[in-house]
Amino acid sequence: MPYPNSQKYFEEAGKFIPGGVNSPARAFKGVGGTPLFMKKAEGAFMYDEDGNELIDYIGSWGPMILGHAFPAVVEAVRNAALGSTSFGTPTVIENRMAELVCSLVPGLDKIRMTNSGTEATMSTIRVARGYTGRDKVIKFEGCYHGHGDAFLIKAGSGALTLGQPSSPGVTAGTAKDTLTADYNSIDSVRKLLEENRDEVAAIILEPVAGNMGCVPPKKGFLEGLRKLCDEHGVLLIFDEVMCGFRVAPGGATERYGVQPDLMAFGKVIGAGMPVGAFGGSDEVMSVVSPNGPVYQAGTLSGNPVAMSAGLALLGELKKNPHIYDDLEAQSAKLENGMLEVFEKHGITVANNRVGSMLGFFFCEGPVESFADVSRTDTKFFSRFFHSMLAEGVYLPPSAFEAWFVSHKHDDAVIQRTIDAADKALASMNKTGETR
Ligand SMILES: Cc1ncc(COP(=O)(O)O)c(C=O)c1O
Ligand SMILES: N[C@H](C=O)CCC(=O)O
Repeated sequence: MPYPNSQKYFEEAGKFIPGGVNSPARAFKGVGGTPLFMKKAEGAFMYDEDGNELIDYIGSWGPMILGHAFPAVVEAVRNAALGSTSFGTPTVIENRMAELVCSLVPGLDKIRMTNSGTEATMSTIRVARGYTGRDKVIKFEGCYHGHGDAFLIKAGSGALTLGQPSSPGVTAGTAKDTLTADYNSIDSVRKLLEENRDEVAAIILEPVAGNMGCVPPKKGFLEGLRKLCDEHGVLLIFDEVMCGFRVAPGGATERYGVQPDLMAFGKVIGAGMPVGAFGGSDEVMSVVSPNGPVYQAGTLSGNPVAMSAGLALLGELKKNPHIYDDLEAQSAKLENGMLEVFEKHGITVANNRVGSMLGFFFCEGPVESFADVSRTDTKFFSRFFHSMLAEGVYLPPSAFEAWFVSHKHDDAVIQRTIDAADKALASMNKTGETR
């Protein structure tokens, strides 16, 4: 699949944009080669600047749960923009959005809008510190919570892909307040809480990890965290930026029935517009300014165009809960079809899936922690990624990112993907690339 235009645009981008991209996860550093420049997308397909059609498994890294250019979202954005792209005053659309989100997510009494997932997670930590009067935070190795200083310690996603999970530029003071535990290990959390008694404000995690590939919580893990938090007076924060509104209408909080104290949202909530949000119970959120002393703000927060897009998308999800059954069924078809193809070609693979989030690891399973994830054959993934791209399938350009299925991935799209994998692996076999 030739893409000379993308190559030309990438070269041009490098002159003015660091690394030619506005977010490192797009740069193909983990798989080599040149990123594709997209021109438009519709449903399950993206079209690049060379006119190539690609089946999309990143869905803008999560938001496109109903597929690209979903008509109700496009219409809402158009109408909102006609009324002005921003006011800097309260608007009724913000009320409707807050009301809708609170009706979808269990235990969510109050919500504050932000402009990104990073802002949302950063704010949850500040609120937790303000509420408890403590400084330390526990996060999990391989989980990614955006690029806030406190989170760039043993982080996942692009930081992990680039081999820089702990970023320079984070002060020693900040780093000392971030403690890291092992995902799915209650013992590792208990040990940290005992060693740092009365000092820990919050435990933050992706309740379904998606930034080290897809790693679900083991049975009892979330419940165990809830219990430890209660015993130690620590707030439990679910970073639902990726799994919120995706693994269930009420996210992981609904799917697993464990109640966090604070939640962060992003991606689906904004339907592809730059939106995040955080919230929790009335009591915990009472410390947020202007009611409380914990300052948090945003000139463009609750932006009318972004809120309209989110409202249209979430409204659709609320109206049609069967969407989640469809996503489950289509994702299972993809998972099973891919496993059959890997088996046919003699590839060792482990897989995880929660609803329409999934991941394959080229190693023996099970894959339940960052240590397990680290065993995946990244070199094999890179070759597989490029072979799939040549067959017209756009996978996340990293072995450490989840794949996303949208409601527009119908039987034909799924079968085309499975056939593409069969062809890709057959051609890799011929050239000895599967070994
Ligand atoms: C779980 C999780 N938290 C936080 C973030 C940060 O969101 P954003 O990139 O919108 O700042 C991301 C994605 O990047 C994410 O996947
Ligand atoms: N894994 C990240 C989001 O979940 C990738 C998106 C980005 O950082 O650009």
